[in-house]
Amino acid sequence: MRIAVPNKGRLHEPTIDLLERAGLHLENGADRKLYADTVDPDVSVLFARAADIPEYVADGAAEMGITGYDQVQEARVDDVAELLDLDFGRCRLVLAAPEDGDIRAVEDLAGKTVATEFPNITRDFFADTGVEPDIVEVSGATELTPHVEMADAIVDITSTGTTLKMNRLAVVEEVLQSSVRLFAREDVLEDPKVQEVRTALSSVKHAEGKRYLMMNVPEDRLDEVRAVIPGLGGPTIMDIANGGEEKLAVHAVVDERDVFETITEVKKAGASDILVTEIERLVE
Ligand SMILES: Nc1ncnc2c1ncn2[C@@H]1O[C@H](COP(=O)(O)OP(=O)(O)OP(=O)(O)O)[C@@H](O)[C@H]1O
Ligand SMILES: O=P(O)(O)OC[C@H]1O[C@H](OP(=O)(O)OP(=O)(O)O)[C@H](O)[C@@H]1O
Ligand SMILES: [Mg+2]
Repeated sequence: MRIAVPNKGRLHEPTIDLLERAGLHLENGADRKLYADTVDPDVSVLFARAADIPEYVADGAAEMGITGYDQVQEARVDDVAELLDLDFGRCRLVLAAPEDGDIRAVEDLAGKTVATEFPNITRDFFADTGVEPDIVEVSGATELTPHVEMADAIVDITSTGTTLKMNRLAVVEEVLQSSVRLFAREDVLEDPKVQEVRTALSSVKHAEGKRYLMMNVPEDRLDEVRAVIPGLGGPTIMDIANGGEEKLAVHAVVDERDVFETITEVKKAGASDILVTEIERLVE
């Protein structure tokens, strides 16, 4: 089973990091190699350009792939299926035009030219609007094209908006929202290994933003403490055999944003020795 992952660019590091956290530690993956093994002898990694990954999966060079939704859409492959939204690499594809120009709406582009690295997505976008500009495919620095008379507008990626602003471009309309996805070829969807990889990656995503709370609680205060612990299916309660005073150990998974308030509340309710730790993986 092979997973195609970005070989460089902004998606490379976070993808490797995610695989590592999911327990798929890379081996023999020294820089600039095409393949790497993982600790799981049945799973290896193929490094490829973000834009090529959907095709590599569709064509059989890999069974699974990790890349941006924008790339999956642009590649026009129809025999792959999405398994998981990995929730990083969040960005938008937008139609943008010079701030001080006269293109304010999609309709203003009739008979004009739009430059993009995403010609398929762009063509479909305009097909839905009934406006038919010329579409020019470029392979980078798209933001410059309106300033060198190559195009009247662009369809390009934006996240913070800094690049558009630097190039004095303004968003006319959103075309697509993207984030990184795990996907697989349809003929391997039911393969147990594919499901195993999916579960491992999703367990990391589930654990993000969650904390594990441990505390000691006198038996007669348990109900009070339990009442103020939010979240996931109620706490786990264990007897601490310490002869004498009856104390219980209470463990719970809590949203990170609730931790501060929960600590205050459980302390008030009688808990002591409160411990907060990160969670590596959480299989629900
Ligand atoms: N500014 C951004 N913020 C968030 N995600 C982004 C941003 N730019 C790109 N992405 C996501 O990362 C993917 C790959 O972009 P990246 O810039 O890393 O590679 P690339 O420039 O297409 O690759 P190459 O360097 O091989 O040409 C995009 O398709 C998109 O999904
Ligand atoms: O809204 P912003 O936060 O400014 O991000 C948008 C920019 O990010 C990407 O480029 P990248 O930095 O990946 O460089 P590249 O052109 O070499 O791909 C994208 O192509 C935009 O140019
Ligand atoms: Mg880029």
